[in-house]
Amino acid sequence: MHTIKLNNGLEIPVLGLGTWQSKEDAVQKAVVHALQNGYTHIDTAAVYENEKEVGDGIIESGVAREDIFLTSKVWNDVSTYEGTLKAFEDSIQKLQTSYLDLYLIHWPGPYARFKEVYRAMEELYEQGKVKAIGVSNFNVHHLNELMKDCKVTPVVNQVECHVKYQNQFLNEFCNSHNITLQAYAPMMSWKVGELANIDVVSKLAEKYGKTPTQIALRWLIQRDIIVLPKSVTPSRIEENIQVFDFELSDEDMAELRWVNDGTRLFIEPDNMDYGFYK
Ligand SMILES: NC(=O)C1=CN([C@@H]2O[C@H](COP(=O)(O)OP(=O)(O)OC[C@H]3O[C@@H](n4cnc5c(N)ncnc54)[C@H](OP(=O)(O)O)[C@@H]3O)[C@@H](O)[C@H]2O)C=CC1
Ligand SMILES: O=C1CO[C@H](CO)[C@@H](O)[C@@H]1O
Repeated sequence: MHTIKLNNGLEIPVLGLGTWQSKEDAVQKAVVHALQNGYTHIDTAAVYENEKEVGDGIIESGVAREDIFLTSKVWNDVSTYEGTLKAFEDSIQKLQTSYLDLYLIHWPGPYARFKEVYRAMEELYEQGKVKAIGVSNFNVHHLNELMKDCKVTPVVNQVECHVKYQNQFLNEFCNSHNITLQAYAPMMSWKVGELANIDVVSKLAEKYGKTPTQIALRWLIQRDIIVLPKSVTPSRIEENIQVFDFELSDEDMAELRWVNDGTRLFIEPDNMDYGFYK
């Protein structure tokens, strides 16, 4: 699997299995199938309520833990230092592992909240319980505020990113600070079917003998963005990793740039309802 070097030197596989809305038996089977078919990277979160089954799948796959890059995230109801340490212990217990490769703040919330949570994550990093720490759904102003006084620069920012919502400005900002972008919803999530209706995407699928989803994933990978395609369907899990045997030309990369129309599927982080903080 191709990797990207994060700002702390850790190598991250450029493609990982997404697991949002993957539940119970299905997610366990998906994790086994993925790990036995070349995936080395799994993305989960406390709020997905599947960490136990993801952990079961990792064990059932027979793949050694140290050969897997495993990410989880602290959810929005955690806002204290102690609460973050406890959330981490809950996650690794469910995942049946002693460490995480990457631990993320799932959504920012108010400045004071994410700074407190991040301070605990820095502690986990210093103790070696997580190999890297990062953020998700952070806008530029959140990153600027965090970087004013954090000790450890976040390695990634995991955000919505796909052909119709390319997030170019945030990507450039992150690149300029050596923060790697991770694309969630890389195949447009519940609107995955629309990819085939985008003329440029379907034209390139035909040209390269690939599927629209493979074009969408390859386009992100060639921009050095990490992709997290989710599937619980064995054939699609296999299809989504078949993106390393072709290369989009510069002209085709540029043409895809124009597909961007700002269609956002997930809520804008500043509009998230954080009212349920404990
Ligand atoms: N940090 C954050 O706030 C967020 C993080 N994420 C992470 O990113 C991951 C990916 O995002 P997600 O929203 O799941 O969306 P994706 O873009 O990965 O799309 C997933 C959807 O596409 C379908 N699908 C998968 N492969 C194919 C294929 N080859 N052809 C046709 N359909 C396909 C899946 O169906 P099926 O499973 O039935 O095959 C599912 O319905 C998440 O799973 C999660 O890990 C996601 C959202 C927010
Ligand atoms: O990762 C994600 C998917 O699930 C959550 C909701 O349950 C989202 O808020 C989040 O961004």
